[in-house]
Amino acid sequence: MAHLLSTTCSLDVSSSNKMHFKSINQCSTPIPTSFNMGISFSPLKKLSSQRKKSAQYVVRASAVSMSQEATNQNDSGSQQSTDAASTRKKVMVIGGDGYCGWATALHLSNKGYEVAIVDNLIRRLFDHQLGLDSLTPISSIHNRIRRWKSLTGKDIQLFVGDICDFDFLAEAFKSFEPDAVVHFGEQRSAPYSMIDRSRAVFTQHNNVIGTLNVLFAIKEFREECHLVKLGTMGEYGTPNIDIEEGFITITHNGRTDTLPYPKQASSFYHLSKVHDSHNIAFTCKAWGIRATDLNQGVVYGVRTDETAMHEDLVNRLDYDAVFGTALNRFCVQAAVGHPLTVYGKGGQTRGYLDIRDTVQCVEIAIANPANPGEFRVFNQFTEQFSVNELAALVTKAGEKLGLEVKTISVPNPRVEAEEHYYNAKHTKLIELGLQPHLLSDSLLDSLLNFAVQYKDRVDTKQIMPSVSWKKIGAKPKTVAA
Ligand SMILES: O=c1ccn([C@@H]2O[C@H](COP(=O)(O)OP(=O)(O)O[C@H]3O[C@H](CS(=O)(=O)O)[C@@H](O)[C@H](O)[C@H]3O)[C@@H](O)[C@H]2O)c(=O)[nH]1
Repeated sequence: MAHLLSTTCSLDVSSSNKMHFKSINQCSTPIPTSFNMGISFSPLKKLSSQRKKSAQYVVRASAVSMSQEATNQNDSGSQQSTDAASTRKKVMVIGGDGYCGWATALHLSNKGYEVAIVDNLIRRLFDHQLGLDSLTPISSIHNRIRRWKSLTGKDIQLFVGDICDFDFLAEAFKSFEPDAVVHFGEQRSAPYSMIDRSRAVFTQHNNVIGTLNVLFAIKEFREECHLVKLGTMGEYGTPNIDIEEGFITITHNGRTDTLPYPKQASSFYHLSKVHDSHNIAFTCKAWGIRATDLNQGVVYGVRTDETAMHEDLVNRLDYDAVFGTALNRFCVQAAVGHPLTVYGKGGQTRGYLDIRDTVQCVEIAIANPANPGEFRVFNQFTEQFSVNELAALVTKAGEKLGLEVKTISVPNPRVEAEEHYYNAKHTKLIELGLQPHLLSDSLLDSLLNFAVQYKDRVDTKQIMPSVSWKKIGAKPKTVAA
């Protein structure tokens, strides 16, 4: 793990919505790479000596006391899981405490997969360091898992640690023995990666080395394990030709070949995913790894069937300018009466999908694994929108709810095309059975109502963009509270 961030680093926005940076030189405290949990847990029974070593990282939801009613449910649940254990696929969800990861872990558990979450909880630390918070109050990962167990009787194992620490990852692999690994465990914000040199380096180190470690763990311990890796549509950029799903057939000087589609990422974060894709493709060829790269678009929404079951299971919803993404941000902005922040001309077009489709797509990829040695790429989105189109949809939906919604054009903090051709294929997941939840009035209504419900938690100072692609420098950045 790169030793780049410290709890003394902070990044805030002043009341004038301008970012005031002051340099700091105390960014030296390493982020802990793993935690020996200071709470009670039950060590795995019948552990081999090797496995015993990993017990410090393992927390079982069943280790905590629960209500009598829940305990009764657990009893029957345990019985069911024992009966089904021999046939159930084991899925390790790396990054299972994050926005997409948490929803996916619950969905897979609900569908009968045996799930383990691997997470170093660093997403929560980023919020603490930057003075940000989810719109929705979220429970600790331990409470989340306990609540899931008490409601459904289903266990989710938890391994708290850093996948950049190979020893930790190796123990998690040997202990859980996954049939599939879903890898969401990356720093996923483009603006975060563009704050300063240390965040750029952290993002690429964390993402590229973490993925390399997962590849080595599969090779060493679970050769048959299918890697389902979250990539991004941003790997392709915005070329002036149609975007294919991973590969393009080119005829050049009379010869024809099918080659990886050209990559033109536009942030250090998006570039980290390009590097991952190359490493994964290489190891599929060299070692026979089976992998699916899910080039996901921008995700919106917050509720899934499972996270809606109890307030302890509620997912995070980011609206700030570092981690919040376009449509979610616009809904929160509309709810609090902040003008919608269209960057530049607003013609930036991307692929979008509902979080309910993220969980569905991952499940489809797991249920239909790649062959040994195959590097598959699926473009994971359901519809294309420009930023202006999103703003118009939110304005219309807001007006129906009696909200007065205005839009402003904000000087674009990013370096990106603001008017461009965009036509990306996305047929492979549909062919495998994806039934998309297209953006509808009712989804926008419910997202807006959700935002209105929690609007008192909104810190409006976090809305305007504060990270500039052009101004990034080597100097560590922070601001006074
Ligand atoms: O208030 C805003 C926020 C964003 N944008 C614009 O909306 C577009 C999308 O930005 P975003 O912040 O919603 O999404 P992005 O930074 O691209 O990243 C998000 O979506 C990516 C998929 S994709 O965009 O690369 O297809 C994922 O990989 C990332 O993890 C996720 O954070 C950009 O052109 C951006 O300039 C605005 O105009 N106003």
